[in-house]
Amino acid sequence: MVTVGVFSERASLTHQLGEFIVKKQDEALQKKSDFKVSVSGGSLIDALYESLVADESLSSRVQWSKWQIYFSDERIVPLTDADSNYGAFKRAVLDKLPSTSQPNVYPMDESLIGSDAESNNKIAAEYERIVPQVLDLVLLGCGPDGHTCSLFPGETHRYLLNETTKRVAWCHDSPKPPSDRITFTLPVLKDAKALCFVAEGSSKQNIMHEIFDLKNDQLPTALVNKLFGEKTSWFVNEEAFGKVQTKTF
Ligand SMILES: O=C1O[C@H](COP(=O)(O)O)[C@@H](O)[C@H](O)[C@H]1O
Repeated sequence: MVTVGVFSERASLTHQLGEFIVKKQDEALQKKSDFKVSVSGGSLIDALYESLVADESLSSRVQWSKWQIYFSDERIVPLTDADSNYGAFKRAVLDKLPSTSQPNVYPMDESLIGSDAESNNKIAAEYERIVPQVLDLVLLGCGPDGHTCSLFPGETHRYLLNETTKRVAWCHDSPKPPSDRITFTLPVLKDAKALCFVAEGSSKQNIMHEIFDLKNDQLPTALVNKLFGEKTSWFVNEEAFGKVQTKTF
């Protein structure tokens, strides 16, 4: 069963999200010397800034120097590009941290960017080499079409959901620009200790209804709930959850 927290106030959502992440950090650090986490792009990044940097009751408990940060998906663009997930996370979070308290961050190797399938596959393969087998926490977003990471719904992108060997794959012809991306595949989510989605805003209302009421497992997000529900948590706001009827997740 999936765990869902529905919040009316943004500050409550980001605070509880931060509490959740810090709890996962502390659990990891009780057993080993680092916290391995992956971050997605999009609206999640601003929520992470609010939770882990701006919220002073939490920021002092974040042990950044013990974090190893990966990216659940990345757009194949230079890391300084406005579309880069790493770039967005750097501007919103990393640049706000003191130089003495920086995490270890593992972005895509931008030196491999080319303009053909071979270079895109190589970027994915090289990223796969550095992603650990087991992440302590995978932070995820949910697009209005039900995508997560760069796992998109529909036949054109079925090859990504069907992938069982490659742990990081090239997503081509993304319906949301930029067209070329790399993405974790389901095996990475399967091996992770915990998965956490954040979804806010009215643009997510219809898809929340499809995921939670209709349980349409053609949608990558609903499929993640179905396959890995026991370790999956959602932080949503009332606007996004406005059309959801069910109380059993
Ligand atoms: O393109 C992407 O979109 C999803 C969802 O973003 P959101 O802004 O609708 O929350 C994001 O999770 C993913 O990392 C990103 O590459």
